[in-house]
Amino acid sequence: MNKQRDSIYAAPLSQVSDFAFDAQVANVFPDMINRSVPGYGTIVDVIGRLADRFAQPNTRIYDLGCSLGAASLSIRQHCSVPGVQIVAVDNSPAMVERCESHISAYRGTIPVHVQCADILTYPLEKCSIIVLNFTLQFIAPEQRDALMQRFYDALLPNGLLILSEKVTHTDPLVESTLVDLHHEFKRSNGYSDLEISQKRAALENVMRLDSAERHIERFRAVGFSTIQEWYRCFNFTSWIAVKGAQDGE
Ligand SMILES: C[S@@+](CC[C@H](N)C(=O)[O-])C[C@H]1O[C@@H](n2cnc3c(N)ncnc32)[C@H](O)[C@@H]1O
Ligand SMILES: O=C(O)C(=O)C[C@]1(C(=O)O)C=C[C@@H](O)C=C1
Repeated sequence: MNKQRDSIYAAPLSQVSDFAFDAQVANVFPDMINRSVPGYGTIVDVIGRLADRFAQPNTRIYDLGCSLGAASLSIRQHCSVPGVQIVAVDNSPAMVERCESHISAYRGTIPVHVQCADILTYPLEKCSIIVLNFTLQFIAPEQRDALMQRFYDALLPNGLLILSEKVTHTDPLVESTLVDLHHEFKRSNGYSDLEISQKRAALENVMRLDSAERHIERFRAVGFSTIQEWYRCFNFTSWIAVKGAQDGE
């Protein structure tokens, strides 16, 4: 595990360029995400526990936008369902390279195949679980409905989608309160006001957030019947959505 501290936005930048999952970010990513996302460790841990409950024997599990493979490693740690294999996909070569060495550094019986590919075009085979842990927010909003439909179609009956996202709120008081609490969380983890504001500017064009209502509407529109938010802290949330037992393969 890489323990480098994130100081990417610590010094004043004359121009803040768009955030990218490049080598500089990949090198500090565990530190960055742990200090930026409240409850990230819990979310990753529970993804593994959910996989143990919902994985179907001899099926695939997809970890889409896998970064360094944290969710895949948690699934490998917790899931004892026989014959499952994990396919971990990310389109950042820097992430994929480090993910491969990261995965091979930990022992486990579940095979993990790491692929460098764009999830918008990556062909999905039938699977029992799809994980998107803070990935959909980096996909262009106009592509999200069709992509979600592809996820639903790829899932087997009783299949599980786990979606974690940062969300926005239409009520201005709720929005400003939760954003402020998140910034306070980042400050308490050692980020300065400058780091917080420069990163925010870098993410502005790259990470476009939906409201929770928009996500739920999308889950329903593609066919999910069981939809449950299982985690929430400030503007960070995670849902499970399950495909019905009767929904054909
Ligand atoms: C916030 S990180 C995800 C964190 C990771 N899932 C975890 O649990 O630690 C978002 C990831 O999505 C990847 N990503 C963004 N757009 C993508 C796309 N179109 N295809 C594949 N990966 C993508 C990025 O390269 C990045 O590694
Ligand atoms: O740092 C922030 O403010 C974030 O919104 C956190 C967030 C995320 O939600 O994915 C943004 C980019 C990095 O990948 C790590 C975390």
